Amino acid sequence: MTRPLFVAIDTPDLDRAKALAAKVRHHVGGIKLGLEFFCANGRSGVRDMAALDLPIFLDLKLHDIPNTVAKAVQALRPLNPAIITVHAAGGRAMMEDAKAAAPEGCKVVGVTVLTSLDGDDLAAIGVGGDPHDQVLRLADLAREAGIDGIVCSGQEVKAAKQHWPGGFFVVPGVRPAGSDAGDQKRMMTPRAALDAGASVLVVGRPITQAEDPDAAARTIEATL
Ligand SMILES: O=c1ccn([C@@H]2O[C@H](COP(=O)(O)O)[C@@H](O)[C@H]2O)c(=O)[nH]1
Repeated sequence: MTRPLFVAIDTPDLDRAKALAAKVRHHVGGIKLGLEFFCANGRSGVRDMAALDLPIFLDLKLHDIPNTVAKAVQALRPLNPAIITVHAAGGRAMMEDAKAAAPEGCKVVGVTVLTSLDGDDLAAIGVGGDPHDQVLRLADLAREAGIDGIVCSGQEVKAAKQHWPGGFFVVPGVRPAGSDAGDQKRMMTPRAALDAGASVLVVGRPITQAEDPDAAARTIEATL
């Protein structure tokens, strides 16, 4: 990835997505399309976005039995994504099968603990320990499964990278100082997350909801 900053284009509106991507394209290394965009626009929407000639990160966070996830990844192959996500909690076999089904050169990364969750949220779903321990546990499982890396917050990436020096680390929950957290609970600034070892920084609303998305992306890029 030449530029570490990926913009999360979370909107169901294809024209708005295209306009946002066109505005920020010179300051980002790629476009992240997630569930909101994909459920509204499907594969044809992804193809339209790919026409902008930036790497596409398909953040669909697949999580099902191994056969179903492998078939879903196979169905995404023609879109030639640069990165796709699966939930690491889906288990080793699921991650192995996702990697085997992914297109050549596509990085498969495992979501560990969503950046919108804190320790209390983990306890509420029956996961003991804090997010840090759970991220490292799932990072080990992802590495053993042979996928390329993980998604974690900036707060865990340094320790995760020490565990897995060759791993690829996607970090969302990235907020420039003073910007609105929204629903994110484990956050870091772009510069700090990069210094801690992030391979890719995912930034959505601080760019897409800004009055001037181009200026917002340029300002973040200048700190990297
Ligand atoms: O743990 C995770 C995994 C994925 N995401 C996704 O990243 C963006 C973040 O958007 P912001 O507007 O910058 O909060 C969004 O698409 C999430 O689905 C995440 O936030 N945390």
